Amino acid sequence: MLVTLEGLDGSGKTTVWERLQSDDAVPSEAVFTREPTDTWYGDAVQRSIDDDGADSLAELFLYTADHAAHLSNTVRPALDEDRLVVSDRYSDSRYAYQGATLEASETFDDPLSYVREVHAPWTRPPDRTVYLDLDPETAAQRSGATNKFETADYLSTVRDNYERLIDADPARFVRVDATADPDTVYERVRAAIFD
Ligand SMILES: Nc1ncnc2c1ncn2[C@@H]1O[C@H](COP(=O)(O)OP(=O)(O)O)[C@@H](O)[C@H]1O
Ligand SMILES: Cc1cn([C@H]2C[C@H](O)[C@@H](COP(=O)(O)OP(=O)(O)O)O2)c(=O)[nH]c1=O
Repeated sequence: MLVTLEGLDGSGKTTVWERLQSDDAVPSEAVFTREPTDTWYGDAVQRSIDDDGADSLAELFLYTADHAAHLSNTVRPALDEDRLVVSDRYSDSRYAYQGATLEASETFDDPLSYVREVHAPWTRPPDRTVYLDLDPETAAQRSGATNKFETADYLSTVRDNYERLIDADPARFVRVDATADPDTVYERVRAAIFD
């Protein structure tokens, strides 16, 4: 089963993802992973993140290349062994974030749909996605604006894109209020995965 954690920067995904790894209820053979990955593909993505002048279309394909390698090297082999896979960010981040960056380039009438079309023939959709819902202002404040994506204005567009993705596939998403205290958020994410 493939479970993904999604949400704006600062919504608490990594905090939950790390805590799950020491939870006795989680099968010992579960695979915990993330995007961008910690491979050379992910390194290429990080170089793009660090470049404020990066071409947004090129950046899309760097993130997408990282996803393709993530699928073949990590996700598909684990699922083939019937292991639980929990990914801190996955394809919905691409649709939401690169859908937002490509808005500005005016190359596509509907960038989010284009990014989904790029993935559709070959990606492996999640079985369950937990969306940590947080307002852009708090997200930007918590994440400390450590990269070019972490501004309230940009994250507001990203949030709108996430809402579009949830509207399009409500059965896959579980929304968790990320403004709650860390223990409450964790319990709700845990319930979304195990119930
Ligand atoms: N429920 C919460 N309430 C308040 N602050 C939180 C909560 N969850 C995480 N944080 C804090 O917010 C910041 C971002 O958390 P993190 O897990 O890195 O988020 P993400 O991985 O979604 O960017 C960290 O300083 C973390 O301690
Ligand atoms: C996976 C992914 C991440 N991102 C962005 C979100 C983050 O701002 C940045 C790095 O991801 P990450 O390290 O998860 O940042 P955070 O922990 O703050 O959420 O890359 C995309 O734009 N597209 C993607 O497909």
